[in-house]
Amino acid sequence: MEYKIGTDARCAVIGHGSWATALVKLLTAGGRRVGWYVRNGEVLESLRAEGRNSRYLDDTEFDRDRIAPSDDLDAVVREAEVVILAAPSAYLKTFLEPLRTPLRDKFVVSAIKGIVPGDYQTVVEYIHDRYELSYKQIGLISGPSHAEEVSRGKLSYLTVACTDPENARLIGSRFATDSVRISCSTDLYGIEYAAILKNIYAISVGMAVGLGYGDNFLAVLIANCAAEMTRFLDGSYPAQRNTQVSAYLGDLLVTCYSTYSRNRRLGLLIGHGCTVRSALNEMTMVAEGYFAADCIRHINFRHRVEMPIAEMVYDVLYRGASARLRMKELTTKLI
Ligand SMILES: NC(=O)C1=CN([C@@H]2O[C@H](COP(=O)(O)OP(=O)(O)OC[C@H]3O[C@@H](n4cnc5c(N)ncnc54)[C@H](OP(=O)(O)O)[C@@H]3O)[C@@H](O)[C@H]2O)C=CC1
Ligand SMILES: O=C(CO)COP(=O)(O)O
Repeated sequence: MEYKIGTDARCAVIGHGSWATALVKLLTAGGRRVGWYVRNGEVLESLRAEGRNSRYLDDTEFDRDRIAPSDDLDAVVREAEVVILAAPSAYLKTFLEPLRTPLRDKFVVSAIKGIVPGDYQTVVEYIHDRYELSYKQIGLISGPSHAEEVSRGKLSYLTVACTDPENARLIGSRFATDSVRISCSTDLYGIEYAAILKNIYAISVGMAVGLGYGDNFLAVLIANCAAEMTRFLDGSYPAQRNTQVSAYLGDLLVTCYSTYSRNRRLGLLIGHGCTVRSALNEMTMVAEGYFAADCIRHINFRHRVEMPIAEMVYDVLYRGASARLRMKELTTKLI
């Protein structure tokens, strides 16, 4: 089925964490009213009363006339044509569980950089199967984009991917602001997996920093992460794609180097000697790479791509392997 998004399509965002908050901020900049599913009562109250999210990016102010926060998921979805998913992948099913309104006639955009645990499917694959949507009705927004910077107007470049370039352009125009530039792509598969993999690699980089490796080694590690990412994409779904551009390499670099990165921070805590459990408990925000490390290993059983860095991260996170020993072993495999 062809799907053309209407020029006046109303957008709604599902989720109330940092990324959902930053995305709503962008969407309201164009002057349109944005639907917003907020399942947390405290956050809902603060948005309604003060026009800010009390738990995430609380310095971001909203014009209350431009947001329609609600804890009624059906009402939010019913009134929207474009539904933007921005909850962590591990809790996506929890967020969508109350939904009774069919998504059949909607366009769904995933802003999520993770895999649905248990199902071992990307969000695009999960939405396609579970809600019976054509891939032509599903898009992605990705790219190097820490919510903290996007919400504060720091120059950022995002990529919107849809099978139909016209839909990508229309969605992109809703997110574009003076500080956010948009590129369009049709590589749903490659961009979604690149965003998932970079989280695992940022954990490896955080571990290396925590273990005391220096900048010279980090550059080698990240160069090998980039090569491993490309090898996985080409080995699992060959296509004409340039993985040197920002939706692939750029997102990897920002997550590996930025102090805002939650995935890098998780790795850093482990590198400093925390157990995986205590590192996860220390995190106030979600590190998608933790779930992705397990999911990618499972998915890669089918593809058999050589992924020594993702395997090292898996062994440390899930098999109780020593980060120090596994990183040392990895150093013999990098070029
Ligand atoms: N943050 C960023 O810079 C970017 C994030 N993304 C992606 O966006 C997605 C959302 O991430 P982000 O907004 O950063 O997440 P946050 O860590 O900011 O927010 C976490 C969200 O998950 C909910 N949550 C946490 N634990 C549970 C649980 N046990 N059960 C149910 N819900 C829970 C929280 O609800 P509550 O507050 O009620 O606990 C909150 O809504 C991820 O896929 C991420 O990779 C993409 C680009 C940039
Ligand atoms: O996707 C992101 C930046 O593009 C956010 O990365 P972290 O989840 O590691 O903070």
